[in-house]
Amino acid sequence: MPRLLTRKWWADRIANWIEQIREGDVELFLQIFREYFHRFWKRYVLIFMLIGIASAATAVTAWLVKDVVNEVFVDRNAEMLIPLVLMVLAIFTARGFSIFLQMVLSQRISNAMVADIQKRLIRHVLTQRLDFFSQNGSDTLLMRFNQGAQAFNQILNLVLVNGLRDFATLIGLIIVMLIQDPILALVSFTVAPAAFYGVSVLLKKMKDISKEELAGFADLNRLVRETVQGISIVKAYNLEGAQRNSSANVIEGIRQRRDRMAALQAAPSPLLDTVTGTAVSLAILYAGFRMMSDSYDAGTFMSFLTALLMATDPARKLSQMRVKLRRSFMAVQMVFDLLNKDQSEANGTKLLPGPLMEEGAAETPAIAFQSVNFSYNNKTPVLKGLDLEVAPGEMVALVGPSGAGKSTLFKLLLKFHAPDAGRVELFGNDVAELDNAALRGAISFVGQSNFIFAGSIRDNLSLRNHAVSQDQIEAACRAVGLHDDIAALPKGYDTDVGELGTLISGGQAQRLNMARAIIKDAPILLLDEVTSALDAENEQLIKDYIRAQAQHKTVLVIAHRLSTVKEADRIALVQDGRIAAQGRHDELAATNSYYEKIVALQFAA
Ligand SMILES: Nc1ncnc2c1ncn2[C@@H]1O[C@H](COP(=O)(O)OP(=O)(O)OP(=O)(O)O)[C@@H](O)[C@H]1O
Repeated sequence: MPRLLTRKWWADRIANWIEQIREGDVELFLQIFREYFHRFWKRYVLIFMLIGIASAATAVTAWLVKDVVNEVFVDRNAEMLIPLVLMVLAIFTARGFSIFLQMVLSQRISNAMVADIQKRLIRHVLTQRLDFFSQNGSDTLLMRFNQGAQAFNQILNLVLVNGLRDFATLIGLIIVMLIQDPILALVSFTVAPAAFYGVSVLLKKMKDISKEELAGFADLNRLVRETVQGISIVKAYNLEGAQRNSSANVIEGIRQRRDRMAALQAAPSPLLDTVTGTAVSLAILYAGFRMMSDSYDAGTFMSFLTALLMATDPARKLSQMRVKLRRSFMAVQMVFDLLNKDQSEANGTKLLPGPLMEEGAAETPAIAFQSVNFSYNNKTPVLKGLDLEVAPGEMVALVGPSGAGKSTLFKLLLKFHAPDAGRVELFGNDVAELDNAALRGAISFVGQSNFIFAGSIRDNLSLRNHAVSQDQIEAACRAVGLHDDIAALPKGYDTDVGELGTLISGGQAQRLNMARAIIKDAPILLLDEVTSALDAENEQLIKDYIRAQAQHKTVLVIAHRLSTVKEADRIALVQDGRIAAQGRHDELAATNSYYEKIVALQFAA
């Protein structure tokens, strides 16, 4: 017996289809539907009504063929000619306008939804802990923002608008066929399962290619980013060829996958045509036999045939929709995976009291690390029972070998990470209990990255806070020796600093970041290597500023250059995850061999 006729074969197929549905596409669709349908339901109702009009118009056209053939061509009834022509015209116009309105309305809904999902993604990303960003690079995030968000557009439009329209049209035409000749209709429909099965096979093949295709987009994002951000290294090391080759490989990979995808997406077309051809042939065969044996109405048959031929278009689109949807669902799944992966920052509720640097509060350290243990991703320990206290108004410098954990101390203070054991305190409060905005509001931080936002110099300094005055901005820039340079520019503070600050020098970027912290004017100043790229003159300016601020701020400075930290109230030597020694410059130089060595190296001349 052929496989197709065994019960087991069919049972397996049905189980397979149910499995496909269970795999999540339907659940995913329902999730999107639940989250978004209620927001746009009024517009959707309007769209559904328009779909009804368009589908009815198509069915009525097929229906009218019977009257056109019988009244005009067989009976030569002249009176019916004009009314029939006018009806056809009216039906087509109504169909055209309703499809136009549907497209405009549905596209607007889609655009609103894409914008919403992109806003949700940004909101989500902003609340995540820093380790989330180590696991999700900007390239994969970008891919989710672009391809992922656009896929939402596809799904609701494909299913709710195009899918529903094609489905309603198909149903209308099937009704016409059933009314005109039910037996002929049933004979033609026997081919439907073959089409359904064929499309299901295609869907399976598409799954892996879709995944690879999306990963390819992330690789492409990475290549463009590396080429732009690393262009000077690429050129200095003659890496253009290597960059070109690796780009070509990625692009070629995407092209090949898209070719395979195109073939799979187009495959329902020949499949459906063959199946429809079989249905039409069966219909002609059956009608032909009947026509020869008894008198069979030509108008009925023409109307049936028109409906059958018209049905091929929505049937083809519905099959292609299933295939296109598979791809969109993959992308949407990635967006939901990201939104569901919640590594949001812990937040406390405690706020810091009023003026933090009031006299009399000096007994409580401004900053305290108590037996702090810390490791990134639970791997190698970075801090091993570190203790450090900094009094209000004190300036402490952190010195030590590269990778010793100095910057990590700042990250724990800012609550970018939480200690594995021990406590980090700010003015006597465990930072874990503090409200993140309150904690970070009390700290001016200058990191090593010297990040510059796209926009003008003013935007970069004020961080678009309109409360910051021009005087404050200019005073900060004078303090870091930038004001004269900026004032000499044709557009002054309105000069665009260029994407990622490529238009300004390393030292200028460093001073711009320092000026940003000066404008913030917070009671705690955390400075990580803020003079590394500066000439002696500008280094002196920054040192003067720090010295002046140290009287009414608590300052922690990390610097490899001892000239920057020499005058600190205290120098703490970070070594092997602990404070190995601390004291004033002269004391340490006399008592600690490591410090003595770096003093000798740096002040040798
Ligand atoms: N995000 C991270 N994920 C994993 N490991 C990290 C991360 N950041 C830093 N580390 C590791 O933690 C250790 C301490 O790094 P940290 O940046 O605190 O050192 P540092 O003393 O400031 O060094 P440098 O003087 O070179 O700036 C290093 O071994 C570093 O490789």
